[in-house]
Amino acid sequence: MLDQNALKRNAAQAAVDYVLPLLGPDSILGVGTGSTVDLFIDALAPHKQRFRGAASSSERSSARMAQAGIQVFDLNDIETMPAYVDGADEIDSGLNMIKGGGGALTREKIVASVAQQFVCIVDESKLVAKLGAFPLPVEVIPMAMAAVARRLARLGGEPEERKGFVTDNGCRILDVSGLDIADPAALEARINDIPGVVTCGLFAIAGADVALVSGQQGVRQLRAGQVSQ
Ligand SMILES: O=C[C@H](O)[C@H](O)[C@H](O)COP(=O)(O)O
Repeated sequence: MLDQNALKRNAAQAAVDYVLPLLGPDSILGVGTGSTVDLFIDALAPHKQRFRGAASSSERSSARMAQAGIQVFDLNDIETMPAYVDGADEIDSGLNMIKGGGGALTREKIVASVAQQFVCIVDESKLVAKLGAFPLPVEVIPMAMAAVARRLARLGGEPEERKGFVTDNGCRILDVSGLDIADPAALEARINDIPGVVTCGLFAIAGADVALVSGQQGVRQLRAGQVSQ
């Protein structure tokens, strides 16, 4: 019986196998944040001669890549990337996701938007029928915390400040429980429209293109609306 860390490691290795054929000597790869991505960076490092470098979604991943000898580029110097690889806190069969458990959601959404495809790597515990058991992270400009919290409560959520946490952008996080996420893209747009919200952790307007889901039987590849072994 594989434990969760072994499952994450298998997903990370599957992502390396998936992205390497997409990369050439001039390619920049988008890299996300989190414990699964840490394992992806470790598995990617031995292949660093096969591509030019990476764009990172957090100080944490940048530091890990620099230590592994993978060159990290400023996103402003990159026009496009063949792929962006990242984990998720929850993902559904439509490849809509909740992200931001590690607080990197905004930079993740930005870096992902520059890539041609989003490759999501998860262990099977993250695959859900409906999003929302995991509290939705919302990044907020500090002066707007109370105002945004009131608006989120009016949407049916129970926002709680992530105490003592400051994002890489100098902002704060509200973790919102109790939301009914019937239409992830509509709710994403609605929350992102609240003044003071930087972005919310729903990735549904632009979800993943492919998910590599690691389970006891191996790694399954999921595409939106279609499952294959
Ligand atoms: O802000 C963090 C990210 O959205 C992560 O991708 C997400 O929290 C999943 O992280 P992990 O791989 O550690 O479960």
